[in-house]
Amino acid sequence: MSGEKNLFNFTLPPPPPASNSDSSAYSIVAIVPTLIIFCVIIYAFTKMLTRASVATVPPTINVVQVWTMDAPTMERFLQDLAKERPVRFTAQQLCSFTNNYSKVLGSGGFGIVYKGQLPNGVKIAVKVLKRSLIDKRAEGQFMAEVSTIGRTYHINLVRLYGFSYDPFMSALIYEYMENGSLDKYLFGDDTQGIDWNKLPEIAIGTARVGRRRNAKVGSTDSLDWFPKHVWDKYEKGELAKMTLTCGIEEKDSERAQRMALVALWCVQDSPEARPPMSVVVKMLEGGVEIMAPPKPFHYLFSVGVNVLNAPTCNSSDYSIGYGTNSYWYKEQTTTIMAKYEIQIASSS
Ligand SMILES: Nc1ncnc2c1ncn2[C@@H]1O[C@H](COP(=O)(O)OP(=O)(O)OP(=O)(O)O)[C@@H](O)[C@H]1O
Repeated sequence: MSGEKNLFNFTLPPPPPASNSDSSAYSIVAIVPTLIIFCVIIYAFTKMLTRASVATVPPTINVVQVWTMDAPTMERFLQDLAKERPVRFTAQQLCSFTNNYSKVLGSGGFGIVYKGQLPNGVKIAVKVLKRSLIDKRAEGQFMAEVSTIGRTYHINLVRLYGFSYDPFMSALIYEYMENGSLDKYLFGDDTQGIDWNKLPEIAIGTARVGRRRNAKVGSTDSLDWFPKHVWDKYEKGELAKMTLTCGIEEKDSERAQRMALVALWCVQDSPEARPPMSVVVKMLEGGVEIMAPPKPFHYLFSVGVNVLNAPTCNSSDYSIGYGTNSYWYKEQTTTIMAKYEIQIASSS
């Protein structure tokens, strides 16, 4: 006889012969698997419900957790962002920051620089621009400085914290440089100066900041100087000797000569003849052969010469070629380049 179907459609074993003592045993035997299955189903059901409830937990819990974790970070980020914009200060504030302009740090072409301190203790250098310079041209420069340096953060650039501009006074507020100006080390009498190994680093770092040709050669009184001496030595083929007499070790002489050649390119009379900073970086870093620079400082040698005339050069491997890439340096042909050239040639 086939077993009966129960609620869950499982086949139950056929009922044993009727006997009082065995009937309870039978019902226990029959009920145990049913109970186990029931429990399993209940367990599975509960599990499903738990999962569903986890999945449908309102996202607010997560959001709150993320927010409480990230809020300080975000707050710090926003504060830093706000701090990095050049701030506009009033003349009264500057007067207070500089303790009534009591400490002069130095002066340059644009005005006197004073030492000061922000209320949060950060030291500053306040450059008060000369009144005579506040004409249309100087205004343009002032705005350019605020909008370029004010938004540029570079390890080789002094930070511009802020500015002040009103009908009576214009000033630029810079980060205070504990060690003063670089030129003090480059041109000062202090022979300790900067370690030779640091100089190429500074030169490359500074060139990386620049995005245009160095436009000013300087005044003639400041041209009676080392660059001309370098040119004289270069012309006589004594550059290597000169580096040694300058105290540069022989192992560094080649690098120093390379820097000297780049410098001679950078002081060309005509701004058009000077390489852009991207090229300067390339030349300083090595890997390209620097072309022989033309003679600079024409106006020092012969007054009245049109300095914008294309310079002449005696060197055989130098040919002036505006618009060509190999004007300042010669690309060294690598195996890959050579292969590439062959491919071009064969595909044409
Ligand atoms: N941020 C600074 N921190 C410390 N000292 C500074 C700072 N800026 C300028 N100075 C000091 O003030 C002097 C004059 O600086 P300033 O920039 O006016 O002149 P400069 O370097 O000759 O350039 P410029 O061509 O703009 O006139 C520097 O030589 C230096 O001693």
